[in-house]
Amino acid sequence: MALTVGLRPLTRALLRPWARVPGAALGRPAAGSGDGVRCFGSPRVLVEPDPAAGVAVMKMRNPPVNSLSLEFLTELLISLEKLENDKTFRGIIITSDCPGIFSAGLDLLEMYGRDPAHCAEYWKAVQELWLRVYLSNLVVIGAINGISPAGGCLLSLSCDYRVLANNPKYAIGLNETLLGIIAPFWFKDVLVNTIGHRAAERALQLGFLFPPSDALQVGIVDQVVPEDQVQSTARSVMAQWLAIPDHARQLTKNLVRKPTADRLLQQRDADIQNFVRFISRDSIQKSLHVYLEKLKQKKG
Ligand SMILES: CC/C=C\C/C=C\CCCC/C=C/C(=O)SCCNC(=O)CCNC(=O)[C@H](O)C(C)(C)COP(=O)(O)OP(=O)(O)OC[C@H]1O[C@@H](n2cnc3c(N)ncnc32)[C@H](O)[C@@H]1OP(=O)(O)O
Repeated sequence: MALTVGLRPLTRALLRPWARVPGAALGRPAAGSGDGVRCFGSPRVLVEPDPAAGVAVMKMRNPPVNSLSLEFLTELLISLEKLENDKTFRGIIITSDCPGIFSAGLDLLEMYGRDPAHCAEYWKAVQELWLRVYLSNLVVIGAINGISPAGGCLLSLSCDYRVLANNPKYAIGLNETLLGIIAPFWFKDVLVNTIGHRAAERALQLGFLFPPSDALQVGIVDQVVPEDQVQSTARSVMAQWLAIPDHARQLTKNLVRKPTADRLLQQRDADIQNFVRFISRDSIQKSLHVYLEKLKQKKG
């Protein structure tokens, strides 16, 4: 898949992709891998490779809540691109290193009080991440070990299979309307593809965040398991998916997903312009302000 990362050279230059992870990760063999196989990654994305299995576990660690800032998106994109281009890997498991949070979704501070050029650059990176995960040739499994609203839910929905930890706090859904904003058409498309038109219609308008039992029932996740079994379940599901010949699975995935991705690919620039226009409105900036204040006040 030929996707351009399309971020400012400065943003990319600031990052140090593939630097050895400092501290705990440095020199520590990856779990399940043979001696000498090291974790690698970037400051916010820890990659634990298991070359023997052809699998890499990608742990998001952008504390406190794994909000998808521009820098974090860029690091995720670089990690994904690297794994995608490395023939060692046939599958990745996306999970979180932030306790209780899979991802709080898009970083509201990238959309609040920012100038149009910044918003455009940010939205391009959001599009890019979605396209890369959604159309990945790798098997992508979400080991969802925390709450995942809005953009966090989109990331989960873009995986091939979702395993959610059974904790009532770990709700998942596209809750944009609760913030006074709307889910873009491609977020909506992915939800409709996953849970069907009627369920998506209700969930989107009401900004539902489904707790695990409801999430399983509506089909927004594929499996709910005890929290301490999320990673092992993701690994065994991965083994099932990797039993299928890559070329057949990849062509089938493309057949199913391409029409949805094409809807965005055919109008990426217009989608960016729509986003910038929408997010720059006074009323929307006000809604974001109110929501951010609410988040602050929650702390007391
Ligand atoms: C024509 C139309 C065209 C196009 C469409 C247009 C535009 C709209 C598209 C926009 C799509 C948006 C997608 C999104 O993803 S929006 C983000 C949605 N996310 C949320 O609603 C989650 C908000 N966060 C929470 O609910 C809680 O933080 C959470 C995740 C439950 C964790 O709770 P807790 O552990 O108690 O932590 P805190 O709440 O104290 O948060 C810690 C710290 O993080 C800050 N923060 C939280 N979430 C975000 C975020 N998403 N972005 C930025 N910052 C976030 C929070 O404010 C705290 O900050 P502080 O400085 O106070 O420490």
